[in-house]
Amino acid sequence: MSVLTDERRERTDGRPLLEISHLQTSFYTDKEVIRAVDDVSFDIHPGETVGIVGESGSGKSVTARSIMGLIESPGRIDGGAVKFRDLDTVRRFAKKYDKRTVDVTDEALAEAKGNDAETDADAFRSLVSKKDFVFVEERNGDEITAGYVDTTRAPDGAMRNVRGGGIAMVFQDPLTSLNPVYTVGNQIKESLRIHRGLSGQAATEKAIDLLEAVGIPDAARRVREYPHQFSGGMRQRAVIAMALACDPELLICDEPTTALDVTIQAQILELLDDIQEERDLGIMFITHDMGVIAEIADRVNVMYAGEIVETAGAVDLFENPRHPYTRGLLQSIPGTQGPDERLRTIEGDVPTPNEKPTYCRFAPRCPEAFDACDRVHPVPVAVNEDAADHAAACLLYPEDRSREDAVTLHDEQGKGETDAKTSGTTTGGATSDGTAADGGDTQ
Ligand SMILES: Nc1ncnc2c1ncn2[C@@H]1O[C@H](COP(=O)(O)OP(=O)(O)OP(=O)(O)O)[C@@H](O)[C@H]1O
Ligand code: NI
Repeated sequence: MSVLTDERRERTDGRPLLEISHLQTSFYTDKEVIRAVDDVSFDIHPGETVGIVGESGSGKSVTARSIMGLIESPGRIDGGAVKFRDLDTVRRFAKKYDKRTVDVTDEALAEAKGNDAETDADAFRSLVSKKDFVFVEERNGDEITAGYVDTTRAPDGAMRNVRGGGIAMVFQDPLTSLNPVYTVGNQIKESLRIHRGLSGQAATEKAIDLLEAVGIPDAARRVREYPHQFSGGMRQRAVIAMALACDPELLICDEPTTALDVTIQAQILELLDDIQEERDLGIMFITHDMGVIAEIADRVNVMYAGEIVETAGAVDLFENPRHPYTRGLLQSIPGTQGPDERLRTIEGDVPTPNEKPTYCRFAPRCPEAFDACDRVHPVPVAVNEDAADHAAACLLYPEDRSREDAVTLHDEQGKGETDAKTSGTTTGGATSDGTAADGGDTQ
């Protein structure tokens, strides 16, 4: 597990590497609208591993695909923003798409406020147009020194660039990333050619270095082998080497160890940890396995039916889980119960979220549900006054309030948030009409 040092935060001047706010992704099928990701917000800092955990169908992979610009019809991102702070990407795209680049520097915002904007959010909106996707936060003369791209608004060409450079992805099945007809070495070299302009002997040497870096023995020989000559664990290492070939800032791992046996799984987790340490990578790690999360994450977001129901530092989450759903997940880790106890799982399935929630989606399965859970939608709140970093979307919290007061707080905050979103104040300029899916709009 890596530690998030001040030094690491400095690279983005304390700002998150990835900042997801009010992300809303739905699938408009013939039958229904599936609100797969329903108002999700979280951050990832450089050098930080953020775990996303939840049962099958909770929206983990759709969150990842939304970040990567990989949502295809009948899916659509209906709202929110995904800010990716990769200076290389920002500089390159600012040049290429100067008409879709906007200055949101302190000076620009101050000037907008001097004109007629009342709040910072108003100032921001007055500067940004719908087409803008490169946001410049700081300039030093001609040089951009801070900024982000919004991947929910970036054009395809720009997203291909992000996917090959700033963000790399590792999936559960390494064969989805490897082409059976090319040697492993040639696939890594192709990536090196595209992303780092390396070819010939230099590329071969670099490919061998990368295979060595991911712990593949006898790399000089294996670089000439085909994927089918690799074992499952070695294949996943090769995929990680390929991901590193484009020198990413952020690695998204979607169940990368689920298909592997426990020993190999542990080795891959250790490898990811080492690589992260060396390269200061941000990692988003998706799994349904709380045991794996405990191994690797610095921070954990628990997802249920399209929403984040609890977020906390990893140690805090495991020592002090607050949401009844998180507690249920933790009780279903093998080995956490006495020898006589049978493995407990939460009864029932994740519901398909297909309407705007006016209640708690977990209530039907929740051992602690009470009457208000059926009529008030819980919003994320600090679990108590002293826990700024630990939030749960559950009417039992904040625990230092009476139950009645807590319910009122959720009820009012929920309404307040909807207003804020509809007027776009929280979305970094993207149109974020959280109600878009409700109007019978099934395009
Ligand atoms: N292309 C699609 N068309 C329609 N619905 C989809 C599509 N992709 C995902 N969904 C729906 O979105 C919801 C979230 O799916 P997602 O794949 O993100 O779940 P997950 O948390 O990654 O689950 P798993 O652990 O099984 O991978 C599910 O209800 C799923 O059926
Ligand atoms: Ni998934």
